[in-house]
Amino acid sequence: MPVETLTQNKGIRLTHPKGASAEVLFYGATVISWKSKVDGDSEPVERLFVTSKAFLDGSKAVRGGIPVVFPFFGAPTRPEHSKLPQHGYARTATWTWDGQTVMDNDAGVSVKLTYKPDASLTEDDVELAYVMTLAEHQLSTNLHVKNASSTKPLAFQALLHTYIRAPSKSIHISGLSQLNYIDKTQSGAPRILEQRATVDVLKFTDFVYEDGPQEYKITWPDGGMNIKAIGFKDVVVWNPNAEASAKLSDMEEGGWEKFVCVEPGYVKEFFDLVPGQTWIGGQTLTPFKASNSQL
Ligand SMILES: O=P(O)(O)OC[C@H]1O[C@@H](O)[C@H](O)[C@@H](O)[C@@H]1O
Repeated sequence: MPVETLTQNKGIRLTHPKGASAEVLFYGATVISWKSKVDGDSEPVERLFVTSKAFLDGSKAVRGGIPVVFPFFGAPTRPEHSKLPQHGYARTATWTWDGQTVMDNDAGVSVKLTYKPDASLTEDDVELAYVMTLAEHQLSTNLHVKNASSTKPLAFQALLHTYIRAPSKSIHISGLSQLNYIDKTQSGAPRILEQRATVDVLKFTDFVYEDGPQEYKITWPDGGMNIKAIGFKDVVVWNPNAEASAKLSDMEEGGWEKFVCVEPGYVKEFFDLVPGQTWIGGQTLTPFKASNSQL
């Protein structure tokens, strides 16, 4: 079966005939695993990082995988969000799957989860859909935001908090040079011009890059990951290093050395979605071996 439910109906697992697989929890529509083969891998390799101390029982946002950040990024800044947790409600909401497989052919396997927040969370009339497509070599995750109101504009931010499994001490990210970024690690969060040709995370990094090219490449000694985004004009690079990891109760010892978060998002401003319209933001992840980085 290309799509089957996980034990205790916690989510679903997608499988591709060429060996790739992915798992998504209904809790937060959080992708918690994506395995694929690249260039002669004998077995599918895990491409995402989830800490061994992550809560996968729906009691806390998952520390790893791809949590969905919506309707705002970071701490709430607007009065209408003041009672909501950091990064909004989407990553801790229970999403629904209608049992349908949107696509199942040679190109890939695709499913859609949906979620509509109730009045206890928001006065907005918003409908969310999350479409996840597993191909032989790629994973795509697309967030659809519909303003279902016929009168009221919808203001939101959104981001895919993607934990890429990677040796963080030896990664380099390209696509960020000459962009302005907000350095959230410094008091006053200064806005700085990125002068480096490639960006590393050798120290605690929490940078919000503005208006990026929506194509980024992470490389490390024996491989890497291409990230292509749509709709998400900004991108966050986050790695807590030892310093900030110590404050994360659900981060395993040394976990920060096993991932880098490169998070396409619309976060610098709020997007104003007119009544009746739908906005889409998404990403496609393509891993590569070091010998084949031009994919
Ligand atoms: O601990 P959380 O809520 O999952 O957030 C992790 C990090 O997520 C990043 O996207 C933010 O830029 C950081 O500021 C934040 O610390």
